[in-house]
Amino acid sequence: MSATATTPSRQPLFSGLWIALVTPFKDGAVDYPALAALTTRLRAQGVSGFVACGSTGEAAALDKAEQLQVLETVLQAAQGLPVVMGVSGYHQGQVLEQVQALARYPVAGLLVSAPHYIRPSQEGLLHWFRTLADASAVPLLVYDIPYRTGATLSTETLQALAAHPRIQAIKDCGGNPAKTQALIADGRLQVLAGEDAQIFHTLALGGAGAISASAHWQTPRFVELMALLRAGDLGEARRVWQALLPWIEVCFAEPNPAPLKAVLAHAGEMNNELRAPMMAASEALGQRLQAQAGLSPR
Ligand SMILES: O=C(O)C1=N[C@H](C(=O)O)C[C@H](O)C1
Repeated sequence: MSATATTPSRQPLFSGLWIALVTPFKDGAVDYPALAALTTRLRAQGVSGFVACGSTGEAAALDKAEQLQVLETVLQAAQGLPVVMGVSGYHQGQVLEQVQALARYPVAGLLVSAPHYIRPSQEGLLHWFRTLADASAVPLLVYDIPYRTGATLSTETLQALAAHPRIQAIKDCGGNPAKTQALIADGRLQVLAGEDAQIFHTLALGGAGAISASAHWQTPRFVELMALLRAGDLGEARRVWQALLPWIEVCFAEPNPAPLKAVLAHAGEMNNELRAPMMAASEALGQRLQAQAGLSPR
């Protein structure tokens, strides 16, 4: 299909607070009941939607069957809240197959990163995202995360991608405030903060929302922050943000999602397990995490 075929409308589909869900493990296998319970808890706490199989979900360590079962579990527990599915890789044929296979799931969108490792030109990146958007049944969110993929999307490339009717949002981990601001001013892509430490700034600049890992915990405060920013109450929003910052900082003091999983395990929501080569958080960090999470030591 070309960019002229049937198109979804440009609704602000992806606004608000989205949780990039962790994938719980138990004795090496995916713990689907824990994932369902986590999704149910977060839904009740007022989040806007979920991302399954993002970086926080350790998607790179899940096989395709596990990824689909994770998605099914989240869709079921989300009970109508929108769910976005993460898609990544660097073999275009295989990623295309994945996009086509996802057409039978009621997902709100696909979160697609640039192909990692191979570092294509801007023209190659345009080709990658347009090809996948042409093949997709649902909107694409561009996952701009150069420090993980090795590929930097320029502002011009992102603006060119915004002309595709299925490319509707960006998860912005680009680390370039000028690019963030230009995309918000352009207005065609919904800009979501993809770095937790950038949530306040992105929303204050006029961004649509955030895809967050640290909001697994202290969720109501993140929800409150978003509401205050949406209402333009900067003074109160600043107060809530200042209180959240030490928590956000400790969540990324070791590779994500290890710190988060340590807290969720301490709270009894899952095992403190990651798939190698990701490692559980260190004991020293564990104590800082418990203090920031307001959990008493065991
Ligand atoms: O999985 C995600 O989506 C997120 N990933 C970022 C990361 O790369 O670690 C962090 C962000 O909070 C959400």
